Amino acid sequence: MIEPEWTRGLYAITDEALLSDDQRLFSACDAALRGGLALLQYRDKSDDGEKRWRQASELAARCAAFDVPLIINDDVALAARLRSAGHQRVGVHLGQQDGHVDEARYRLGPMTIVGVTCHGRLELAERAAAEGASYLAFGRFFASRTKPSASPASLSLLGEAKRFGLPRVAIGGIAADNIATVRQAGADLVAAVDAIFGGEDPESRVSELNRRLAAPALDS
Ligand SMILES: Cc1ncc(COP(=O)(O)OP(=O)(O)O)c(N)n1
Ligand SMILES: Cc1nc(C(=O)O)sc1CCOP(=O)(O)O
Ligand SMILES: [Mg+2]
Repeated sequence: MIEPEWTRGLYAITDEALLSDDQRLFSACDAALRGGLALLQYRDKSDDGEKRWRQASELAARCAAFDVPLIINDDVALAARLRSAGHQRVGVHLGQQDGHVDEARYRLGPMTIVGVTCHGRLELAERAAAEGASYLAFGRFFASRTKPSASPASLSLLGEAKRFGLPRVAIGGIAADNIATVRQAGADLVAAVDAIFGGEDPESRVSELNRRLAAPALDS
C-alpha cells in the first residue's frame, strides 16, 4: 500500500498564547507550511466558539493550498462543521478524555485522520489501534514549556509501538537538538509547538527541523 504523505515528517501544533491574534496565527502558520509540514494541528483551549470557527476555517483553507491536512485538537464537532463546509482534509486529535475514535469516525467519515494520545503507555496504543486510530501519539519525551504537566514517556516505547503498524508521533519538548533522537528511536512524525512557534521565523525553524529529521531511523 502507498503511504499517504502525512504519515512522516514534521507536525506543527498551534498555541493561543504564542499566536495570540489572527494575524500572528495565520502568518506563522503560512510560514511553517512554506517550511514543509506533514500535518498542522489547531490547538486552542479557549471556549470562544466564534474565534475557534473563524481561525480553524481560515487555517483549513491555508492548509489546503499546501495540500496539508489540518487536525483539530479535542473538538469533533468543530471538525465536522469544517468538513460540512467543504474542508475535506480535516481530521481530529483525541486525548484520553476527548471521546472515542469510533464516534469520531462515524461523524467525520471513514477516511478521516483520527489521532490518539497514548502518553507513555503501550496498552493505550493497543486499544487506540484496535479502535481504528490513524496515528498513535506518545510523549512527553523532554521537558515541555507548552505543557509542563504532561507525563513523561520513555523513548524505547517508540520502537516497541512499531508492532501496531500505525504512524508513531513523538511529542513534548522536541527541538532542533533532540529531534534526531526521537527519529532514531522510531518516531514517524514529530510534533512540536515551541520549537516552531516560540520565536521568530517559523519557516526557517521548520526547515532546520526537517533537515535534522532527514536522517533515517534505525528501525525503518
Ligand atoms: C500530536 C498530539 N499528541 C498529543 C497531544 C495531547 O493531547 P491531549 O492529551 O488531549 O492534551 P491537549 O492537547 O488536549 O491538552 C496533542 N494535542 N497532539
Ligand atoms: C500538547 C502536548 N501534549 C503533550 C503530551 O505529552 O501529551 S506534550 C504537549 C506540548 C507540546 O509542546 P512543545 O513542543 O512546546 O513541548
Ligand atoms: Mg485533548
